[in-house]
Amino acid sequence: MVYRFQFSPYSRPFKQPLKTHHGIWEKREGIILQLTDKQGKKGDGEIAPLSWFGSETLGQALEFCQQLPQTLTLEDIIEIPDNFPACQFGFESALEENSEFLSKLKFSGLLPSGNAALPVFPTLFQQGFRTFKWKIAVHPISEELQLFQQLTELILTTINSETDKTEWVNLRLDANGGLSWEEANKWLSVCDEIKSDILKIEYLEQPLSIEQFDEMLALSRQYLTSIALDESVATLSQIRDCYQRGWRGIFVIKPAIVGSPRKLRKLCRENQIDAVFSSVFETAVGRRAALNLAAELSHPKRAVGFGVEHW
Ligand SMILES: O=C(O)CCC(=O)C1=CC=C[C@@H](O)[C@@H]1C(=O)O
Ligand SMILES: [Mg+2]
Repeated sequence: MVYRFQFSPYSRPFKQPLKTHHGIWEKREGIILQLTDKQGKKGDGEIAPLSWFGSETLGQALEFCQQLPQTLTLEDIIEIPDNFPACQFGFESALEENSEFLSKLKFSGLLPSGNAALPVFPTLFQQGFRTFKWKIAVHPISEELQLFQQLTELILTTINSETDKTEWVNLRLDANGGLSWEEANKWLSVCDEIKSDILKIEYLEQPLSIEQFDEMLALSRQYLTSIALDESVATLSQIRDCYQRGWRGIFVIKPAIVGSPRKLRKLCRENQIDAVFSSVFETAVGRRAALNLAAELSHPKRAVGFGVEHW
């Protein structure tokens, strides 16, 4: 099979800059590509790098696209090297159809860091979200622990004011690797103290840095609150490595930067991966392909982190 290949870079500012421990992220830049087969059938794909998570940079992806011929074979696509995971995703997903399971997905709403989370929570709750993620390790821990108390009280009040008493909320905390050993222990013991059957702290995401895998494995065995790896498992080789080193907790999988969808399916088929699929704030092109994989590979209890549009 031979495909005509076209591509164009894009740059789109977020409605609100995203503040995390990595810093302030103001716009999403990427590449939209199109593959057209001999019958004229077109497939769109998106290359959405996240270099601070370990993918190739946008510049490297652009250079990769520029050095390609205008007609590609299936082999050219399958042979995209593993150090170009965002390109692997973009090209392969351009050849994939939509999944029929998309409608079964539940979505997680992203709460902004700091006290901005408090006014946003009720709006997202009213929109129907029941899983939320809040960014921590952005402000001093004393401030965030105090805010956490306010946020959990607001969540419980909101649920209890609902007529339908079967309501519940899952809350995820994402530190982006920004906590110290002491702070991670403090957060996990505070989370373990939450004894509620309507509010569950689903997990603490990437409490420590990628280099502190052994420490996170120890924490995962010490506390009731689950731990999810994100930056530590950003690419297929990192997922394999953490799995082989004994991680059986949650894997946050960002399809757009993890690499080849074909290889991801194989990995999830061959191993018991408790996956939470997560956005890299890609456009609708990459989102479609990423949600297809989420619908196919994630456990129905795990809401996908694609809830809030950032444009
Ligand atoms: O996973 C989600 O709920 C939304 C996506 C999300 O939180 C992120 C996307 C991209 C980079 C990060 O800042 C952040 C994350 O760490 O998971
Ligand atoms: Mg994360």
